[in-house]
Parts: sequence; C-alpha cells; structure tokens
Amino acid sequence: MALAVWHSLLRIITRSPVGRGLLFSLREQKIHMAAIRAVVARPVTFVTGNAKKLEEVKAILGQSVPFQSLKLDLPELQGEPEDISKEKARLAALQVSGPVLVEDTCLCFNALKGLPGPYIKWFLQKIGHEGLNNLLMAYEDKSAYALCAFAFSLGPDTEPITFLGKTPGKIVPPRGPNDFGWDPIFQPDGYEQTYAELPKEEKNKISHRSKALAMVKSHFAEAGYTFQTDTSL
Ligand SMILES: O=c1nc[nH]c2c1ncn2[C@H]1C[C@H](O)[C@@H](COP(=O)(O)OP(=O)(O)OP(=O)(O)O)O1
Ligand SMILES: [Mg+2]
Repeated sequence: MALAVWHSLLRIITRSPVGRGLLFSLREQKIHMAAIRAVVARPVTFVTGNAKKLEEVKAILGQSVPFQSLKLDLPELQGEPEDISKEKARLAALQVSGPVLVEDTCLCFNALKGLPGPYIKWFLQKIGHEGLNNLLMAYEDKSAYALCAFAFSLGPDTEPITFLGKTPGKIVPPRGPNDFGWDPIFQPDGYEQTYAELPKEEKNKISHRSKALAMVKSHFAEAGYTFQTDTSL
C-alpha cells in the first residue's frame, strides 16, 4: 500500500512540469554545492593597481579571507559596473592562472543618471574635485552614491560571481585629507564629515567597499573553500 502511494507520488512529480522543475533545481543545487566545496590549488589573489584600495581591503577582511595581492592595472571594458568587474576578473584569472578577486568602483551622480559611474577615475584625473562639483552646478540634486562591484573567480575556466555594495551620500566641496581619490567630496548620508574626514575605521564600517566585502566574507564562509598554499609563489 505504502509502496503504491509512493509510486503514484513519484509519477505525479516526474510527470508534472512543477515536479520536474523541483527535481531539476534540487539537482542543480547539488551540483552547485559540489562545485563550491572546491579544494583550490592556489590562494586567492586580489588584483589591483590601487594601493589605497588594497589597504582598505586588508583592513576590512582581516583574517577572514586569506589572500595575497598583485599590483596590476587591468584593462577595463566600458559598460555596467558588474560587467566591467566580471571582465576584470576573467582577465586577472588568466594572468594569475588561479583564483582571483578584483573590484571596480563607481561614483554615481543621481542628477546625471548615474554618471560618471565607472568612468569616475578619468573624470577625477581630468577635472578634479572642483570640476566634479561644477558638473552638478546646474542641478539642485547633489545626491550621489558610491558603488563597489567585487568579482571573484575560481580560475580561468570559471564564470566570475559578483558582490555589490552601495553607500548613498552627496557631493560637496572638498574637505579633509586628499590621499584617496574622491573621498574629500563624498559625504555619506547621516554624517557631517566627508569620507576623507572620517577616521579610517569609521569609513570602513559604512563604505561601499565594506558592504560588498561583507557579502564576499559570507560567500567564503558558506562555500568553505580550501585553498592550498603554494610555497613556490
Ligand atoms: O573608496 C574610495 N574613495 C575614494 N576614491 C576611490 C575609492 N575607491 C576607488 N576610488 C577611486 C580610484 C579611481 O580613481 C576610481 C575607481 O576606479 P577603479 O578602476 O575602480 O580603480 P583603480 O583603477 O584605481 O584601481 P584598479 O586597479 O583596482 O582598477 O575611484
Ligand atoms: Mg581601474
């Protein structure tokens, strides 16, 4: 009797689209879990040409995600932040032949529908803090957001996965030390100080970078990767 019930239940599951979908997603989940419990032959390399980013990533990650760094200014595609970051990860994984972490940072002005966004580096280089303020002169809305898109790839044959972090704020005339990009002109919501004026630990608690890295940390904790240390590196 119990067997007959079981058989008809199985028939219903395998014959109905919903049941088949369920079985399929269970199978996918199993494959996914098997893939992420990977033993990886090399440690993760964080690839960046920016020493200040590296400093923050080290401070935020601490010992939670063991990584080494490589100073390399990777070429960047044009497009959406997530796609730019994924492509950086693909290129980095090819260079390193192993697991890599990269990130791309954007500063997005709401009045300009998100621009300069991923092009902030070139805007900053050409027109500076004053020019960036002037871009918003014609608009009452000075609101902006800082966005960090991390991409992690297990190696050259693996599709990168992304982790986004966003901090809202506004663009103000520069205040504070001028040692990291656009920090002096970005004042996060809820604060009277710019990123540059905030103590480093304070910025690292609320920044776009720390929000994205919180997700990177949970991914690593859930996946439970085992990275073998390669002493020849
Ligand atoms: O928290 C930050 N606070 C202030 N400025 C920042 C921050 N994070 C990045 N930045 C600057 C650096 C560069 O001018 C642009 C992002 O461009 P982005 O391509 O992501 O950085 P990058 O070329 O310096 O280093 P990388 O080799 O990792 O691509 O915004
Ligand atoms: Mg760059």
